[in-house]
Amino acid sequence: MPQQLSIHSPLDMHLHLRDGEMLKNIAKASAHTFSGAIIMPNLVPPVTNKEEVIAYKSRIMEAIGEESFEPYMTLFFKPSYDRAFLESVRDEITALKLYPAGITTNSEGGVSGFDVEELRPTLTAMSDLGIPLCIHGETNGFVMDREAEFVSIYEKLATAFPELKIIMEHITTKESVEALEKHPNLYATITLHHLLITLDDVAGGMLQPHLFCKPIAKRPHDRKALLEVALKAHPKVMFGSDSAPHPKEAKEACGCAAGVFTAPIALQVLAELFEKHDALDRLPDFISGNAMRIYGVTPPSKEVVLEKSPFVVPNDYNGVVPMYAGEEIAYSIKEVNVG
Ligand SMILES: NC(=O)N[C@@H](CC(=O)O)C(=O)O
Ligand SMILES: [Zn+2]
Ligand SMILES: [Zn+2]
Repeated sequence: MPQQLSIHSPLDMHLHLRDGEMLKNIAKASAHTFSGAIIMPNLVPPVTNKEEVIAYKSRIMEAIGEESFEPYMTLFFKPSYDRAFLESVRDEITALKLYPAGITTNSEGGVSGFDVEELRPTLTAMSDLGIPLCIHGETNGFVMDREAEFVSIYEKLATAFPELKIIMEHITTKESVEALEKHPNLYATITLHHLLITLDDVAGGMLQPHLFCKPIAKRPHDRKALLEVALKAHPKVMFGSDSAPHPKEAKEACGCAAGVFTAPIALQVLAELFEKHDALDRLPDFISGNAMRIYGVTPPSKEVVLEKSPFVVPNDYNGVVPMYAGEEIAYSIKEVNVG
């Protein structure tokens, strides 16, 4: 019998489920194998009020059908949100997501400055209400330096709002890993693809549009720093796939959309990666335990049984090309037990 491995209540703390047809086409790729996920609000237009959060959540619930899966909703951060507004929406959301204006897919309405005094009313209210702040941390500098340049902004905010939980989303650099150690209220999500690839895999040979994402994959020493904290399930890091589906035509295009679609293969490939590094005992914390503790969430109970038998990744899922399309991965999903 092939070797088996059970994963309990996996969580994806950074996920794009989109809307409309795309939502219907891809939601189950996450909802089948994950117990819950932090749902990104960068729809067009972004999710910015209580009615929209509630309506978006119900469209997600419809799209996942019978699957047992908790969508942890977020709002698109605006510096205009006041305490009364945040109090009114508190029970519907798990976090707010801040995007610097124009830095990534559908972020045009994001924040254009990081002046602490301008942000103080909103961030103080969030801090008091215990609402975590997730940030896509990139400046508009040179593409390889954007995240490292943003670290001083992370640190400024972490110092000014010491009780605010700040999650550095999809970190890709050694500098971000180092910042984790300096501020008790800084946390991070790490994607699967940034643990596996560097810029070489994206653009070192023929251009690989399906590996193009924001932040762009960085250097080998950055990947090494990420791997070190992920493989030991450092208590301040969580898995967040940043699975970000775009239609095949939008990726295989002149002007390729940023985002890697990993939802259908994330668990299997994480298992393969942790096994390769003899770290399977740390996988439960990386993929579930740390997130439960950091966010204080209790997801629906689910057991995903993986089997070590090769699986050829489909070329597309309803018109979206996944990472490793057409390639063989070591693990396949044997069964999912709910409850
Ligand atoms: N990561 C990406 O490259 N793209 C994401 C947005 C984001 O998370 O920055 C998307 O929504 O497509
Ligand atoms: Zn982002
Ligand atoms: Zn994202």
